[in-house]
Amino acid sequence: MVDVDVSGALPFLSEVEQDKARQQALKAFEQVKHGSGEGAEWLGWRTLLESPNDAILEQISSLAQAIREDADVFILCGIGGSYLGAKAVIEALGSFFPIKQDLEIIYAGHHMSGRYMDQLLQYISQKKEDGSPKSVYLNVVSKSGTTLETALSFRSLRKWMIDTYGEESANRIICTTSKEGGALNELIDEFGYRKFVIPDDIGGRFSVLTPVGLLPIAVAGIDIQTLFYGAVNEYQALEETPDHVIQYATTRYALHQKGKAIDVIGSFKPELHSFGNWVQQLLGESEGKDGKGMFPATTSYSTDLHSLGQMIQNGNRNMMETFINVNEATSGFKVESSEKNVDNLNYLSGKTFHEINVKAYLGTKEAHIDGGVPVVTLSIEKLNAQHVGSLIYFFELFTAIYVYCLEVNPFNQPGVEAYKKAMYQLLGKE
Ligand SMILES: O=P(O)(O)OC[C@H]1O[C@](O)(CO)[C@@H](O)[C@@H]1O
Repeated sequence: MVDVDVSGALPFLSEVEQDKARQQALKAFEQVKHGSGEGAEWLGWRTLLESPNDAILEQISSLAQAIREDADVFILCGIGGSYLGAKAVIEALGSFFPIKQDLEIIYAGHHMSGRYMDQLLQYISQKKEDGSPKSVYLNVVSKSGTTLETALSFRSLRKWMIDTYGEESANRIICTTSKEGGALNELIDEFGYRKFVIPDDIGGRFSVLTPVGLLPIAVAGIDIQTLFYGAVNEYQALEETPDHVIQYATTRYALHQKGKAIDVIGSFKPELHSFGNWVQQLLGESEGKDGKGMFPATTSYSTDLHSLGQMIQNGNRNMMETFINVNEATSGFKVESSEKNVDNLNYLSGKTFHEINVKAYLGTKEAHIDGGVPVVTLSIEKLNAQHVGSLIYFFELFTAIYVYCLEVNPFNQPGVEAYKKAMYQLLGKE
C-alpha cells in the first residue's frame, strides 16, 4: 500500500482546520464510492479494477510479445492522457539508457514541431547496422480521434508506414480509440487496422490501466498483469481502509483553503520524473476549474534543488510540497575510496548513492518545512510493477476525493476547449 506521512504539514494547520477538512474528505470519499457526485458517469477507472478483465490483459500481452519479437521501433502517437501514463510507467520501470538490440519506444503526436517530425521520419528511415530496414510499429492513441497534435503526426506517420511497408502496414498500425465515432474509427473501418477500445466511462487522464497505457507498457517489456493487479490490490485495500488517501486529501484540501496555490510534486528518483508529469495532468485537468485548485508543479530532485530550490526555500509562501519516495534502493552503486582524497569525499566512501540520496531527501524536507513549506510524503516500498500499479490507483482515487472536496466535477475539462477554439479560428477551420 502507498504510505502517507503528513507530519511535515500538520504544524501548518490548526486542529479545527484539519477536522473541518477531514469531514469534507470523508464526504467526498462516499461520493466516489457511491457514485453520487458530479460526473459519476466517469467512474470506469474504478469498475475496471473491481472486475478485472483478464482476457484483455492476455490479449494485450500476447500482441505486445509478438511486436517485441519483430519490432525495432514502436511509436506511441498520442497526447495528454493518451501517452503520459504509458511514458510514466515505462520510464519508472525501464532503463535510463537504450540497451542495444532492445526495442526502442518513441513518442510522437504530443506537440506540433515540424522539425521533430522531419527528424523522426529520417530516423526511422535509417537502415540498421546490417543494412536491413528498421521494423516499425505504430500505435495511435486518441479517445476523440480528432486531437490536432496527434492527428497531424499520425497522418505523416501513416503515410510513411504505407510508403515503406505497402499493404503490410495495416498489420503494423494499431489504433486505440473510442468504440464509435471520430476520424480514427473511419480509418479503422476502411483499412482494417487492429483496434483497442477506450471505455466510454474512462477519461483520458484516468486511462493508463486500459489498453491506452497497457499496450505500450507491455511492448516495453513490463509485466502488465503485475502492474494491473498492483492497482487492484490498492483499490481493495483503500475500499476497506481509506485512511491514507483521506489523510492526504484532508491535508491538501485544508492547505488549499488556507491559501496554498501550488503543490510542488517531486521525487528524489529521477526515473519518476515522467510519473510526475502524469500526476500533473491528472490533478491539473481535474482540479483547475471555477477559479479553484492548486497548480501541480513537477520537480525532479536533487537536480531541481539547483534551479527551483531557492524559490521553494525562500520565495512566495504560497506552496506546499508532495514528495514521492521509494524506500528500497534501486541500485547498490557505491562511492569508491580515493587514495589521495583530493576532492575530500572519502568521508562518503563505501556509502551507496541511495544512502546519500536519502539524506538529501531528509535534509531537503527539514529545510523546506523550516522555510515555511508544508510537506507530505507518499512512499512505496519498491520501484516495481506492483508498487507502481498501487501508486497509480492511489493518485486516481486521491484526485477524485480531493476535487470533490473543492465541490468541482473532477472528470471534465471544459477549459481545454478555449485554446482549440481560438486556434481553429486562426487556422480557418470550418
Ligand atoms: O485522446 P484524445 O481525445 O486525443 O485527447 C488527448 C488529451 O486531450 C485532452 O482532451 C485535452 O484536450 C485530454 O483530456 C486528453 O488526455
